[in-house]
This record gives sequence, structure tokens and C-alpha cells, in this order.
Amino acid sequence: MTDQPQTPPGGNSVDEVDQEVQAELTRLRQSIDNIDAAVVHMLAERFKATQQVGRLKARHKLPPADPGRERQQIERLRGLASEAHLDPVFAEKFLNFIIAEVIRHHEAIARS
Ligand SMILES: O=C(O)C(=O)C[C@]1(C(=O)O)C=C[C@@H](O)C=C1
Repeated sequence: MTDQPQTPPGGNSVDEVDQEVQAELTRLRQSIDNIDAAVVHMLAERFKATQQVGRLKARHKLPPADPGRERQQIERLRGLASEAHLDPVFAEKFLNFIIAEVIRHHEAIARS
């Protein structure tokens, strides 16, 4: 990730690019950093909510996973992604990745 060469073969080094290009890159990266921070904060809030779901499920001996609910979420998210011009396949993979982690947490709560 960070060990990529700074200068591709035949390309410009970071020092060589025009100052305007550098300024544009810096501006865009600031925006990316803000978005990444928002994603982290939103994920933290989501995990706070799912931890509560995990405790509720454990207390009432409900199974950690709910495949029916997941199907609904995936359908909904794929629709939202398409409307937002985001690849729905990526959106589905992303949601599945998060849900797999949530199920792992639910299982740990149920065992504890
Ligand atoms: O809604 C639930 O029942 C949850 O446990 C939350 C959640 C999710 O992360 O959205 C996680 C696991 C389930 O399979 C479905 C959804």
C-alpha cells in the first residue's frame, strides 16, 4: 500500500509535477480524508447499535445471523447504490463484509 514506488517508469516524480496539480491533489486528498473520517464515525455508530442487537439476541437466545433480514438489506442497498452511481456489486460486498464482522461479534457475545 505505502511501498509503491513514488515514480512510475517514465512518469513524473511527486517533486516534478506542476504546483497547480499538486494543489489540486492536496485539495482532493483533504476531501478524501474528511470522507474517510465520516465513514469511520458512521461505522463506529453502526457497531454500537449492532452490539446492542447482539446483547438482545444473546439474552433471548436468538440466532446471531438473520439471512432474511440480510436479503432485504442487500436489495435495499443495491438499489441505493445504483441510484447513487455506485457499483451495486461493490455495495453488496461491502455490506456482506460488515455483516460478517457483526455476526462474529454476536457469536462472541453469545459465548460470553
Ligand atoms: O438485524 C440484525 O438482526 C442484526 O443482527 C444486524 C445485522 C447487520 O449488521 O445489519 C447483522 C447480522 C444479521 O444477519 C442481520 C443484520
